Amino acid sequence: MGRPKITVVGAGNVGGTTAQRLAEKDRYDVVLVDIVEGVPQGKALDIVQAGPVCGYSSRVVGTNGYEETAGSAVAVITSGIPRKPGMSRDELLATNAKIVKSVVTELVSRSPDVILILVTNPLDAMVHVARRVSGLPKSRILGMAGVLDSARMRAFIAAALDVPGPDVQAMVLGGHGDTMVPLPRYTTVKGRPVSELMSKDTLDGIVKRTRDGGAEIVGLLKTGSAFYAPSAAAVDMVEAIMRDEKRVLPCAVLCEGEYGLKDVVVGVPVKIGRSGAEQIVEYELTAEERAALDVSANAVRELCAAVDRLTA
Ligand SMILES: NC(=O)c1ccc[n+]([C@@H]2O[C@H](COP(=O)([O-])OP(=O)(O)OC[C@H]3O[C@@H](n4cnc5c(N)ncnc54)[C@H](O)[C@@H]3O)[C@@H](O)[C@H]2O)c1
Ligand SMILES: O=C(O)C[C@H](O)C(=O)O
Repeated sequence: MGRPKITVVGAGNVGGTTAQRLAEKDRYDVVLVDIVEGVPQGKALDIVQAGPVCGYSSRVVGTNGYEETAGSAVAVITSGIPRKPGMSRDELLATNAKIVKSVVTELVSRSPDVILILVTNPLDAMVHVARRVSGLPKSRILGMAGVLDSARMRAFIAAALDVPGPDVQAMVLGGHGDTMVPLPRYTTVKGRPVSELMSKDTLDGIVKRTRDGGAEIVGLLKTGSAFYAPSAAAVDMVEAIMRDEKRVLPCAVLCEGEYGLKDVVVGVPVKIGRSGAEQIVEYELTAEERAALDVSANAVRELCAAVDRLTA
């Protein structure tokens, strides 16, 4: 029996790096899809040629069609335009909704058991579009954002305290935008609450920098957005699924009453295993944290209503 197949759609910055990171795991066959002729084929060949040096023998195929994607266990969707300096993620809505709609239709028709991980922005609205067009159960449609936003918070805290990044645990909930909800109360360094280790002012600064983390990198790169940490976060989700890890990760999924939120896709802690989003885990929130999550969910609702009008 061959290795499980993971498809990555979009062979740009995030997609190409995701395919590379997946190949380096040496556990999967990887299919890389893009509309631009030659790019997925060239990147796939390049990744395969790194194998003898890096010690992996993953099969990586680049293609402009979907035949090779048949039977995918997981598909990571990164196809779509990134923002430029001065833009919000929401401005990508109309263009990327069309792309995600067509990509999801192509994927699901050939891989009915697939688990989708959306990366394309605006993230929560793209999960909503994928849900609408795919007809897949909500457990098999996840959005990647919380793992990235939490990783940023963890990296900023690690730098401020001069501790290893992996020692820091953090949880960022809500939509992947200006209203995201970093939770300092659930942030620890080797089990110690972060509030015991730094001043409130320093922590407030880190919360703000986390919220602005994507824009900070867009401002520096000028021609696109972050991709090293986003691809690492997407692959972390793939691994949690494929290895049936049952880890709790912040992911964008449909809430149906959890956290008092009804019929809205938003970032919440989710137990991830081989069936996908196996359970939304309800952390106890203060009134203030819950209110912030409500504000964020409402912002997502507005965007989803807009995308429904655009793609009706
Ligand atoms: N969720 C997150 O946290 C997060 C993080 C980083 C980037 N993103 C988003 O991911 C998306 C991709 O970012 P990037 O930096 O890789 O952009 P990029 O421009 O480098 O790559 C996008 C790729 O998608 C391809 N594409 C466009 N339409 C397609 C279609 N119909 N089928 C297949 N491929 C298609 C393009 O040809 C391009 O190669 C953007 O929307 C960006 O905002 C989200
Ligand atoms: O900021 C962006 O537009 C890309 C991504 O959502 C990120 O947070 O890096």
